[in-house]
Amino acid sequence: MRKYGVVDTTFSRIDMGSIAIKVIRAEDPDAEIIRYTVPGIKDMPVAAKRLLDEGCDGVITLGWVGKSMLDKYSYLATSIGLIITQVLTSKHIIDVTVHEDEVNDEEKLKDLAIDRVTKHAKNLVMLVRDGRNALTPYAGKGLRQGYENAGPID
Ligand SMILES: Cc1nc2c(=O)[nH]c(=O)nc-2n(C[C@H](O)[C@H](O)[C@H](O)CO)c1C
Repeated sequence: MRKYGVVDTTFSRIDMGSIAIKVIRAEDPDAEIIRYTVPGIKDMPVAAKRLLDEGCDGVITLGWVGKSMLDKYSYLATSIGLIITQVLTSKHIIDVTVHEDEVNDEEKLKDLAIDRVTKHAKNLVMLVRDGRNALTPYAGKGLRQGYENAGPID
């Protein structure tokens, strides 16, 4: 049975973990989903590693980055940690990150988060369930998560 890991944080201002679980459940109803909530983004790599070590086939992390430079540096550290963890385990960690200053309207920020979580949760299922060519039909299509697709340059 396929197993997915969902890592989210208490720092986040939107319950993205619940959204990810709902989407994964809808896309892959028979799979097991394990959730692991940590205080913030810098705690996500170890949570993802533990889930992968426990047999998850892939993980999605739901991070929220504040507006300060310190927040941005924290995300850079997190991103490096998540990439290293993927290489060490040879498994995907789809990193969903919302930057609080991406848009200056909280309703738009919520819509952005929901769109980004939904699309990347589907990406995770496709990669884990259907493999490395599951997304190939979309290669070069300029897909975006959190806002309109940029579209292909023909
Ligand atoms: C500066 C900073 N910024 C963020 C952030 O933007 N988003 C977030 O989720 N967490 C942040 N944190 C907290 C760290 O990620 C971590 O939770 C603590 O350092 C405890 O290990 C810190 C310390």
